[in-house]
Formats: sequence, C-alpha cells, structure tokens
Amino acid sequence: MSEVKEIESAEEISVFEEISRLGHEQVMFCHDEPTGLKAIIGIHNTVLGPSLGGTRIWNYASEEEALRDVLRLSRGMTFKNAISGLNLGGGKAVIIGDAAKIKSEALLRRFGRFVDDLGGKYITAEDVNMKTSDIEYVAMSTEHVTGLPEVMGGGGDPSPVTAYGTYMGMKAAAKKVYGSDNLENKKITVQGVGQVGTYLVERLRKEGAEVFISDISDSKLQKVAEEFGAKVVSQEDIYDMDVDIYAPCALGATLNDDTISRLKCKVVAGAANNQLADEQIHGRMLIERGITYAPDFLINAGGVMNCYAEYQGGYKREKVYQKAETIYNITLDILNKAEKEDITTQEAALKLALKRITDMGNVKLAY
Ligand SMILES: NC(=O)c1ccc[n+]([C@@H]2O[C@H](COP(=O)([O-])OP(=O)(O)OC[C@H]3O[C@@H](n4cnc5c(N)ncnc54)[C@H](O)[C@@H]3O)[C@@H](O)[C@H]2O)c1
Repeated sequence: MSEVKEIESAEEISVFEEISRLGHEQVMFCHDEPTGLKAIIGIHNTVLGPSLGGTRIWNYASEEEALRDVLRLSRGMTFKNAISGLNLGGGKAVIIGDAAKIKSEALLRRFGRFVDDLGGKYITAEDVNMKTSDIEYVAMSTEHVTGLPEVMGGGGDPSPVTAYGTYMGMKAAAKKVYGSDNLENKKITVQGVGQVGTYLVERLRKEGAEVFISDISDSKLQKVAEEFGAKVVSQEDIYDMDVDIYAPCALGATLNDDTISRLKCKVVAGAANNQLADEQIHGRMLIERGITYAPDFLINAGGVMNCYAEYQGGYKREKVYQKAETIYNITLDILNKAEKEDITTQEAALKLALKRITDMGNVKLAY
C-alpha cells in the first residue's frame, strides 16, 4: 500500500476491481442456510497487526451496498488503528438483514465460527445493532473477539471512551482555532444523542458549554435534554445554527454540498464515521468556508483503543483513558501539519497513518 486511494460511490461494484483499487487483502463471504446468516468480512490491511473492527448488522438495500459498506469501513479501520499507534490492521464485518428479525444465538455463534476460521487475522467487536450481549454469543465460537463485558474480563461498552477521545479532539481543535481549549460558554451542536453523543453532551455540559441536540428519536432527545440541560433543535435546523462547534455523532456524509454552505461554526469535531461525503471535495470546501475539521477517524478512536486494551489482556480502564487523551496532541499536530502543508486535515491524518504503515511494513512483525 503506497498511497491513499479514494472511495468512489459508483452504483455498480466489481469485487476484484474494487478490492484491488482500495488495497484490501481479503474479503470473506459467509453463508449459512439454517441460521439465515449472510455476512461479509473485509480485511483491508494487516501490516501493523491482525485486523480489528466491529460487526454491523444492517438491512442493506442490496448486496452491493453491503459490500461497499464493509470495504469502506474496513479501510477506515486501517487508518484509524494506524494513526492511533495501535498494532492493529483494519477489518470490519457486516451481517445482512433486519437485526430485529434475524438476530439469534445460533446466527451469532455461526458467525463466530466464520471469524474463527480466519485464525485471528480478523478480530471482531460491537458496531451498529451488535451489543455486548450479542458479542457474548460470538465469543462462544471464537476467541478472536473483543467488546466483552467487564465481568468476563472484557472492556465493556466502548462508547464512553469514544466520547472522551472525541471530546479531546474537539478541545484540541478549539485550542487551534480559538486559542483556548476551554469550552465554557461555547455553543455546540451535537447531532445524534445515541451511545456516544449522550456521553459527549454530558462532558460538554459539565464544562459549561451551551449544547444543542438533534436526533430522530424524540424519547432520546427528551431524556438527554432533561438530564443534562441541552436544548433540542430539529434535524434540519442543526446545520443553520449560529454555533462555534458542530459535532456529528449520528450518520456519515453529513458534510456535503448541501450542508457545508449552511454551517456557521468554525470547528467540526464529532464521533460519526465517514463524515465527509467526499474526502477531497468536502475537505477543501470546509477550508474555503474557514471551518477546521478534526478528522473523524482520528478523534473517534477511543473505542478501538478500548478494544485493543482488551485484546492485549489485563484490561485497565484508566490506561485506556490515558491513551484516549493522546488524541488531543495528535489532533493538534495534524491541524498544524495541514496548515503548514496547505492540505486538508483529512489528508494530513491519512498521510501520517499511511507513513506508519509503510515504515512498519519494512519491519518484520510478529503477531
Ligand atoms: N460507539 C462507539 O464506540 C463508536 C466508535 C467509533 C465511531 N462511532 C460512530 O459514532 C456514531 C454514533 O455511534 P453510537 O454508537 O452512538 O450509535 P447510536 O446508534 O447509539 O447513536 C446514533 C444516534 O443517531 C441518531 N440519528 C440517526 N439518524 C439521525 C439523524 N438524521 N439526525 C439526528 N440523529 C440521528 C439515532 O437515533 C441515534 O440516537 C456512529 O457514526 C458510529 O459509527 C461510534
């Protein structure tokens, strides 16, 4: 892997063309008739170590969409793990279907056997629609799994650590843009008050920020508004708010042709994966609008740091938080590097991740 390749959003996808273009090492298609399991495991790169990334259960509109998602997500994990200094490669899995209908002990245990077949080249964890209790079933079939509850020697829910790392990245971006990382009285929009968003709102409110939240779930909005004193805004209005910082913590691709021209903030720093609809175009567009973007895969790495600590054994929560705190300095370095080299912050972060992979590719690693 010598350069960073862009993801294209073409309608049709040719498996070999796409995996060779993006540099994937291996893609495994898993099928099991009795349980109805249809899954794809994407292993993007294992130069730094075994690939690690969560399993997402999603009712994809087509198999192409599922394939595209797993390729995109596993590639993202390679760069996230690399820039975070973890000895891990990038991988991800998707299980196709409506989680509410297909999820069963049998399906999850069968999926675990497919993971096991890879002999440790891919280590799984939670992602969308996969909870800690689901991971327990997967773990009955394979030891190549993280995200187990703390009572089972695992690291538990990674979301609080993800939120902490995101908060660190946000503070670093504030330091760069506003000259101080103090978020007191800063106006901040948080889009999505799910697992990560809620923990982030809690931290921001504790620091005295004025927080505006949006979600598609009224009950979540009500709960977070009442508990932390955040103000509710509509899903659409969130892009037009006169705020200092926008924190996307729901979906990807919310930084796009439509939204960027509406944003009034000076900083974007959130936990959602793949926030830039197009890495090049929208990365540049943000610069032109005078908005500093803290790369998502850098500042949302707290969760995978949690998984890595569990994978290494002897999990210690304080150590994971110490590691997540390093996101502050890395983010500042990346923002400065981007400014100096007149490149987007996303490019600067990708370059650093790629350099580590290239450098370490020349060293014989054992894992
Ligand atoms: N959980 C982690 O540790 C972790 C780690 C790294 C990255 N991420 C990323 O962070 C994001 C949030 O993760 P999570 O675990 O909190 O997920 P989650 O599913 O718990 O929360 C997402 C929230 O976004 C809301 N939402 C969906 N569409 C929305 C819309 N159009 N507008 C506003 N809100 C909307 C959902 O209702 C939900 O409350 C995801 O993109 C995820 O990939 C999470």
